[in-house]
Amino acid sequence: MDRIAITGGARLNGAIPISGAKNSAIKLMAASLLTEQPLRLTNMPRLADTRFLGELLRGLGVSVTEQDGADGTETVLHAAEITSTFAPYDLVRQMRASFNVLGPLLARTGHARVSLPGGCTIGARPVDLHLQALSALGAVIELEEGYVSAQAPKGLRGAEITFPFVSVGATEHALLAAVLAQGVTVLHNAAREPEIGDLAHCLNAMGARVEGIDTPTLTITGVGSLSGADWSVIPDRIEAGTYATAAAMTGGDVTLTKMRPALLTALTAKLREAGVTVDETPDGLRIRRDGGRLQPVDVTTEVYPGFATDLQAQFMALMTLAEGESVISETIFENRFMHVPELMRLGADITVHGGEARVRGVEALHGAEVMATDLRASVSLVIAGLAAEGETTIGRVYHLDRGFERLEEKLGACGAEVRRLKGYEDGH
Ligand SMILES: CC(=O)N[C@H]1[C@@H](OP(=O)(O)OP(=O)(O)OC[C@H]2O[C@@H](n3ccc(=O)[nH]c3=O)[C@H](O)[C@@H]2O)O[C@H](CO)[C@@H](O)[C@@H]1O
Ligand SMILES: C=C(OP(=O)(O)O)C(=O)O
Repeated sequence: MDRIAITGGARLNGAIPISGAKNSAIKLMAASLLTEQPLRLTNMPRLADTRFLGELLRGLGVSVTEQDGADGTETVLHAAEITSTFAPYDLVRQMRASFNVLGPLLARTGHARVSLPGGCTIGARPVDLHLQALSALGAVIELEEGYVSAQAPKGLRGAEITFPFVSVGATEHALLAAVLAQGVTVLHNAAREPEIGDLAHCLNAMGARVEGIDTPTLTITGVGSLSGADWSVIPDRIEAGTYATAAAMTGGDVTLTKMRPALLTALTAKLREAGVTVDETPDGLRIRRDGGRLQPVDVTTEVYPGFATDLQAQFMALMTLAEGESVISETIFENRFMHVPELMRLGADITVHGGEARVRGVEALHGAEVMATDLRASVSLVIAGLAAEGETTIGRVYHLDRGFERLEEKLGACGAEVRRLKGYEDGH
């Protein structure tokens, strides 16, 4: 198992190009199941998650080819024929979003058997809303031995669905199924994360009829079939937010390119409050902080456009060096503070009560051996390690590889000392 070693103390200076969004790319890949024509995705990130999903899709009969194109890396997915409707545990457990092949398989073939999902262990993460939505669309669903078996021999039918609370995955899943259902589906209290808009626009480019994109009510008029399309994946706002936080943490001057600042306003408002200078550039953001302590800032995670839970761990790392106490409240997932004990190993002063973490800023962090526990938690340790005095080593970096493309290279280009140590046995 690889580790990451960081020698802290260097200020980040330079430019970091932002990759395509993981959380959009993997849903777009699942959309390829809806058409017998090729779907060409550009600005694709090369990540463990996109590799896993590519493998799963190949097992269902999809031809998946990756190459370097004019607009970054591209992937062509061609589901000319679905040869299997079975998604096994070994592949689905690695990544939660792979569960979202169920809806498209069902919509295209009328049946599917898909393992219950895995993903980051940041909470119980049931899929009840996904299954309720598919049932409302007319699927007959059975749960057996960790698998969901779904049947819709006469096809799916449009329905009015009101989500009791906002779920990104359930909204996307219902959307992926409803585009080929007969009649009109209305999704009330839908999630509005930009990656859902990206998926909906791509589906429309494939011939779907989705209205209300980026609002809490999506209206989907089912069509008989979808065609292929060319689609460029939206920039990764979480990757951008992560590097913005890293620049702020090290007191550097970093320009993020190939991104959309409008997707990150909840974070940039908090960075400004903390005393960081944030300026918009033609295709991104310049993040600067020179000297002086950071100011403490409270943050509560919310659904989009609120402060993203996927940036909570990174912002907490930043606040460990603030001049005073900040309160970080996590409202989306019930177990998303696993980075706290690891940050404390680096010298942070944090106490957690329920969904609330009180971070009392310290003057300096000190390098230590720490363990990545989930994707965003692991990158919060990288951020802390960059600012810590001395050497930090992070184990279980496979979490990091799920969602950050060429992390060492991107940080290294800005002067960070980040190395990958290959094949280390961490004994866990
Ligand atoms: C691959 C992907 O895009 N992952 C993102 C997605 O996860 P994901 O789609 O899993 O997140 P959801 O928005 O569905 O989850 C929100 C909350 O709803 C609960 N819930 C969800 C579905 C359900 O059927 N029942 C239920 O109780 C979850 O346990 C969680 O507490 O959105 C999260 C919230 O922005 C992000 O942190 C993840 O990075
Ligand atoms: C939690 C995440 O991913 P997943 O939903 O796949 O576990 C994430 O991207 O931060």
